[in-house]
Amino acid sequence: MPGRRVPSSTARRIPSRIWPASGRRVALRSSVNASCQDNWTVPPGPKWCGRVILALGGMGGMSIFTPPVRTVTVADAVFTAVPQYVLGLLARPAVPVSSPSSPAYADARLRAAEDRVHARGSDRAGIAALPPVAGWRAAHRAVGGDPVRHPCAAEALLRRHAGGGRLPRINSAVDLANALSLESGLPVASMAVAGLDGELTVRPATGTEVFHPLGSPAGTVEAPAPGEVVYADAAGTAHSRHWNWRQGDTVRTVPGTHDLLFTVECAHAGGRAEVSAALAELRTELGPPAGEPLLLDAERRSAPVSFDPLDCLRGRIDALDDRILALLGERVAVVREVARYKSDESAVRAPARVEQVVRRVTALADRHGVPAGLAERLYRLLIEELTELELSHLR
Ligand SMILES: C=C(O[C@@H]1C=C(C(=O)O)C=C[C@H]1O)C(=O)O
Repeated sequence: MPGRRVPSSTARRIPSRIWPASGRRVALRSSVNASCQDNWTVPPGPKWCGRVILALGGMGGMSIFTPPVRTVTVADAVFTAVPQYVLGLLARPAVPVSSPSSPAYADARLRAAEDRVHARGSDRAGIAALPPVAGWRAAHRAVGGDPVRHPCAAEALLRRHAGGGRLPRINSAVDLANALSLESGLPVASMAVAGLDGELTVRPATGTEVFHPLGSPAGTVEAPAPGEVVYADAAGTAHSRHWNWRQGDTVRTVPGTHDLLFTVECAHAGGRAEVSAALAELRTELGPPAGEPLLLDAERRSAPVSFDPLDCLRGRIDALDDRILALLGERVAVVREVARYKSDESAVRAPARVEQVVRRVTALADRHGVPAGLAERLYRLLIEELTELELSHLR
């Protein structure tokens, strides 16, 4: 994304000591984070100033500087092995993560999800037969993995408490992700993006990656085996083992306020709608400024994900406009049909019908939080234009 600027919200997060208030725009390629190909806006000051910021930002897990856009990619090799794989992404800047899970909704939601699984009473075989879980078992085999030793995160979660137990409560974000995972049978994860160095790729490990197990003492490292699917960043840190079986410590979600990337994945055919539904649910629960969910699949293998609140909200506006325009197109088509049943101008103009439509929509507007005046003006303009369209059919 050449020419992209660091939004002011990011600038505000940087201590004024190294990021003075007024900025000067220069093109700078990160020497630390080779994958970060953006041009950044850096503040005035000595030439080394911007490099210090980028160098600090490049220290995985210790970042004071979270670049607002992360490119997420699924490697071709993953789709070659599992063509139906879908990786759903949801960016939510500045999530207030609390522990214990409070406000209690995440805990209550997790409890309800647990109760439903208990009521269903699935044993191991029943869990393995769930379409999402069966899909993951097949996917692991397709990439040379062992789904019995390293089940997908959802299967592991379902197994852990299927007998009637409760999952440990971690914090509001993780508990919410776990609740959604139990409900959907899909792996749902929360990643702290500050722990990522540059872009994130789901790909087979080369054998050179370093993985820090969750909750392990500092300095504990594991090396994923070559070919094992991992979430890896540009610096070669693996943030997962065996696809989504375990998450790494560097991106773990801890209490505080953090930019979080939520992932929901499926490996079974037809799972796309389930991934979308889970992401929509997450977006509702997390509230604004959660971004518009994004799906990576065999057709679209890479996408930038912004953690700038303004970008997130604009992404949502664009997605809403898509839906509004699609509905508007349907309405225009129906009005064209109506025109076929009218034979003169007064029938086309139908002033009584116009007033009826305007009255109805202004009353509805209120229910949807739309100012009545806005709805009235919009509809009068729309009807005026469509009436002209109808008249043109008549002529
Ligand atoms: C579609 C009709 O005709 C015209 C277009 C209208 C609309 O867009 O809602 C309403 C009244 C007419 O001006 C109709 O008669 O229903």
